[in-house]
Amino acid sequence: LSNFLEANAAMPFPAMEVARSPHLPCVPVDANATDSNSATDVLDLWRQQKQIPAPFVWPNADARPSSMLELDVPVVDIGAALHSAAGMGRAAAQVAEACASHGFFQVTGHGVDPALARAALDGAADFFRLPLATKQGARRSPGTVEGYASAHADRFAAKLPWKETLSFSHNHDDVGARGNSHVVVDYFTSALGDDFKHLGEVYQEYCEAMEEASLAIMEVLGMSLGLGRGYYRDYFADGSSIMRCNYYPRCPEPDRTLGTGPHCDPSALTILLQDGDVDGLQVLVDGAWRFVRPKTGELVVNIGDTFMALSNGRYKSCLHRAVVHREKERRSLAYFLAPREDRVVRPPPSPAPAPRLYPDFTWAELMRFTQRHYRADARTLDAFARWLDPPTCSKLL
Ligand SMILES: C=C1C[C@]23C[C@@]1(O)CC[C@H]2[C@]1(C)CCC[C@@](C)(C(=O)O)[C@H]1[C@@H]3C(=O)O
Ligand SMILES: O=C(O)CCC(=O)C(=O)O
Ligand SMILES: [Fe+2]
Repeated sequence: LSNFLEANAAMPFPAMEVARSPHLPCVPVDANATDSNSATDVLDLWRQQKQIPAPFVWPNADARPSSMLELDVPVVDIGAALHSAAGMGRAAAQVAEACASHGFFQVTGHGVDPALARAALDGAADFFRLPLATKQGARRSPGTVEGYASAHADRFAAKLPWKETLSFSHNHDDVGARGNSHVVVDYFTSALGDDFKHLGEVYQEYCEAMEEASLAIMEVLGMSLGLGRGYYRDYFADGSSIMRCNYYPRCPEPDRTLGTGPHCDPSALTILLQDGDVDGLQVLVDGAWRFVRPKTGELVVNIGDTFMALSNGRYKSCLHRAVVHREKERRSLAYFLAPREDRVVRPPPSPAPAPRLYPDFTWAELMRFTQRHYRADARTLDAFARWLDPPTCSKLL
């Protein structure tokens, strides 16, 4: 399939590009999917019936039902937590309750300048309006996470997400990033050219603000698990994080597709900034998909698989997705905090000998698994554990 939505730019919504390249060497789970729709058939179907192309149609179980229910998430004041014992006590209790159940909470007092958040969201809007050729100049290389992607059509043959993404690394060392790191600026100028230096500077500053907010949240998580403020702050101080800009175009059949399919984040912690008042994020709680609606000035935080393993399953990495709309496009910025690539992910020694739920692993191994072998979904960590240490017949007998 190639550029078939671009060929319909006249349609009443912004075109979205799908440029297909050969499958990755280690073909992901869609290996058995066949690209049966020729571009011509799909084009005709699209023109006549304005039906979204088959590769974008998701099974009912994934795409429906959508409720108008809202998830009641606690609003944690990170600023108060860092500046008073009482504030820390309250914040630790709030995150303990949220993370032991659905793993989602909102944060205020995070210190991120609203003007910087606005600049990062506007920068994403500007980037995704660029001509396809410019965006493709930064396209994601197979097996890596950095770069521009459209519907992941270069990776998957079915259940394509109705989104474009731009992802880049923010590896932060532990000597304090503010002002002396330029890893993000360098990515933008090398991948897109010197004209994008300013955009790179905006995201460099945004990523550093996200890093500081995530380490502050780690202090609260450490206290909530009785490990002290420094335990996880030190563990993630030299982390290798990923920034991802999501763009969800308007869609003529929003109930038949998804912006991002049901999944648990493989990373440790996600900080999500949603643009404006366009809902999209839903979390599966008590059998229903519940919105976590954007609230001005608040960031949405969720635990990922790597933190669930670090806590030996005490804190939950939960299933969530992003729905799309007929009349509204949507943008979100996701900052995925991850450990340094070679750091071993292992829960702290516990007084009560508890059975280990997951094997030791490194973030490098989990990243490689999701980028080359497995499409992250609801069971990534279990599939990863089997991939790391496949049960042999002798063990099963
Ligand atoms: C480690 C990662 C893989 C994905 C990006 C991320 O950094 C964290 C979230 C993951 C993802 C968004 C989960 C849903 C499926 C996915 C393929 C996507 O829709 O983008 C995942 C990302 C990926 O690029 O593999
Ligand atoms: O865009 C959203 O609201 C959620 C995106 C998400 O879950 C992700 O990129 O991992
Ligand atoms: Fe996610």
